[in-house]
Amino acid sequence: MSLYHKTAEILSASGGNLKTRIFGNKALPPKASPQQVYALALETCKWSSILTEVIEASELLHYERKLPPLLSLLLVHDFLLAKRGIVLPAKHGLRASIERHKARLTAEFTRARIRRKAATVEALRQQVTAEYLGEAAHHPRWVRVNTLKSTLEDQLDSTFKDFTRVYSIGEVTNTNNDAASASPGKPLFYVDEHIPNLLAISPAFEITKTKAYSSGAIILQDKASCFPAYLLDPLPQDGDVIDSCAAPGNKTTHLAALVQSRIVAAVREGEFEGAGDLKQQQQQQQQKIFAFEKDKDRARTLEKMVKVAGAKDVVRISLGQDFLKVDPDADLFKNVGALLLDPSCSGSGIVGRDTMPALHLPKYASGKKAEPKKGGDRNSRKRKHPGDDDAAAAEKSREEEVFVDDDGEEIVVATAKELQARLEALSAFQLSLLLHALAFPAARKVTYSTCSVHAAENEQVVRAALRSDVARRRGWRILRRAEQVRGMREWPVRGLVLPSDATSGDDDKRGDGDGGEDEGKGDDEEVVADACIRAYQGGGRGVMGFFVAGFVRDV
Ligand SMILES: C[S@@+](CC[C@H](N)C(=O)[O-])C[C@H]1O[C@@H](n2cnc3c(N)ncnc32)[C@H](O)[C@@H]1O
Repeated sequence: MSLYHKTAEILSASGGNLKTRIFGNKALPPKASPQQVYALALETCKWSSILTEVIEASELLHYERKLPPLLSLLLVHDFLLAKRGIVLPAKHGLRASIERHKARLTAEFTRARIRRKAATVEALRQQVTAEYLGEAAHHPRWVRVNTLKSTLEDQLDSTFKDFTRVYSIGEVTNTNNDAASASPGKPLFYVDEHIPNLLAISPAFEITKTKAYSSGAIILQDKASCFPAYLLDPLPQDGDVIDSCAAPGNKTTHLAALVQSRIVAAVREGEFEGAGDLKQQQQQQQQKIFAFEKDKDRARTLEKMVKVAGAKDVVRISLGQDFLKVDPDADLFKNVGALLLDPSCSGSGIVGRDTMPALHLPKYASGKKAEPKKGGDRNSRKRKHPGDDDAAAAEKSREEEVFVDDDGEEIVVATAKELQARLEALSAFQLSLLLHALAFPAARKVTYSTCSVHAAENEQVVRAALRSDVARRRGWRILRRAEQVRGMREWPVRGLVLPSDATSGDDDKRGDGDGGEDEGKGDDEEVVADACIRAYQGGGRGVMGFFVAGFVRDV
């Protein structure tokens, strides 16, 4: 099966997003890499409204009656826009069916470009990208420099050397600011003030095409998703670390980078005894990260990510292992002092960059629509979540609730009853995992996080965990704001203060203080709320919706 037939099949499938359809697909044609299929599918979707116009105006499907519309779209994409052209032998029937109409297709493409007032194909490409990003165009691309492979300084001098630096997050996505006007067309970057080694860059820049990305020197990870590993702050004296729900591995690799950097720092400062060079000492002091992932396919993705990130020596992956079935008292885990728990959740805080892009198809010559439109139209989705500035208004305008599962699949919840039932099931599952994490005998630190904005999955789980037998018996308490690492202490958006009998707290008071010395000394509810860290999409901080809280034991 050719690259084009396979890509057409992927685009015609139902369910999931492009990534899950392609990277979870074991039946790709022998010569096509998943990346090649992904790039062709995504680029064709992005260009599909223009290509449809070109195909219809040139009457291609009238002359080539056997050519299915979707296949015509993919072939015309490569013919007009791919540097390598159509990747089929010169005499191949499919290739010939397009190249026979070279003059007409090229002329119609030029007309389509001029109609859009784009002086060059490159200018048209920028329009297409901005249109495709839609809502996400107002969300920066967050780039974590992977310190296992590189440094922030090296990346600023290489991958980002042609970028212009800006000094506030708002400027990265605003093309009307001074920096953007001073160097038009140049991408922008901002060095984050809370998370070390993190940058925000212009969303339209094609970062996935850089060497730094393919070599694992940089990792694309939303700022808020960097909170858990940073808050856990695994130090050499904490011993081994567990990432209990690890795939695809963003937080595992972040943990590995933090562990490694702290060991290097401790060895340099002579905190460890004994002879030997730095490398030898590092190995002797090596902390292990045990990464568990229940889903075997996702565990394979985790494996790849750990390898690319250069974290293989530190991370031990348990493929397909249910964390709930891991025995906390097993000898292997006797030195586990810190656990990161980031379980499946409603995904209600996710920014829709990976959702299925809209696909426009050319009509048959008869004027009938060729095939049903596949994939969602991202602009028509009524997906709204509270922003920092006006949670109540945002909440009122939320017309339907969208859950995003671990594979990016969207589930629309239409009724309040259904929403409550789903949230209750999720929070019971999340609490059981959290209580299991609290049971590890040597554990002193645990972080609990979700990419959900619902209190039922967040503050309520934290409260229930603090009230649990295992927490009381073993002396677990919340990691107060004043005790948190600097960036997390200073992050202004805090947890919700819920009534003590709350069953659903989304409408409750939102914390948004400035992290002064005395915070965290109020009554218990306020201390817990202030210790919890939240993030909301749309509040001008450029982050996704997120929640994280830390637990500690003083023994
Ligand atoms: C939100 S995702 C984790 C994302 C990951 N921490 C990252 O930052 O890349 C949740 C993951 O937990 C896995 N999972 C769910 N229940 C689990 C369990 N009982 N044991 C281990 N993994 C589990 C899911 O398959 C999914 O891959």
